[in-house]
Amino acid sequence: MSRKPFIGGNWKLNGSKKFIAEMSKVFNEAELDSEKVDVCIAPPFVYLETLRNALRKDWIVSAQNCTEKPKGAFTGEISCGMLQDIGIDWVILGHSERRHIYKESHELIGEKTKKALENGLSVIFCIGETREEREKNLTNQVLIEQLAPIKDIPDWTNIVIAYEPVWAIGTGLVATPAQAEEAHLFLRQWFSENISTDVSEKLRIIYGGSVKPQNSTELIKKPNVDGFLVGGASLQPGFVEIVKNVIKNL
Ligand SMILES: O=C(CO)COP(=O)(O)O
Repeated sequence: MSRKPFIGGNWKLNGSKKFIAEMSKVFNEAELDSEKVDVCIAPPFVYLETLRNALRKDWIVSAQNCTEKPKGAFTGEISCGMLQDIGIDWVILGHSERRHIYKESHELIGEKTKKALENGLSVIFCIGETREEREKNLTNQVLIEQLAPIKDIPDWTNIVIAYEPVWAIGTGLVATPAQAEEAHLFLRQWFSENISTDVSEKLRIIYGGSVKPQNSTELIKKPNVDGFLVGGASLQPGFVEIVKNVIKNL
């Protein structure tokens, strides 16, 4: 595989200063060839700097969200510029929990993504269908609808696509390697037909949804699965095993 694997740990609403100290120790002591993969941890906003200072420098630290607004009267929001000001240059956007719990629309997520990229941030852009949508055979249509607002992005270098079927998130119901590959292949073809073959070949499409050390090897063996966005298992020392399993399969 010519694409460099990307393995992200999305801590969601979890963590504390104590937890960061403990996990950083585990992560920092892990012997792995980080040149071969991009590894990223996304803690809650208030811990970005604490984690950045504690974590090995060959791993990325990412935010879990940001606003498209540059500044002003937007209580509770965090701007792209603020992230960069504290040395953070990656952000997760469009996570299904933002889409479904906080009702962020496709358009808003598209706007945030464009602003983040314009401001020099790199983006992990999440898409994925609900169980109901899958059962109605709407998976591909939903993915296209979620991608539509970012179709006119001029440069795809700084974006990673995370395919996260909602029914597999936090449920223990992992997509089978075949189901993941089917969706990733569909996405790659969509990029080839709608953006360019060059973008399609270079773009990293990672899988998220109940990834664990035990299922990571079979998933990463699939040719169009370029890594993972891990939730629950990134809060465990076993996250290192997932990274190692990816490296072993290079
Ligand atoms: O939402 C996810 C990562 O962003 C996946 O979460 P789980 O790995 O806990 O299913």
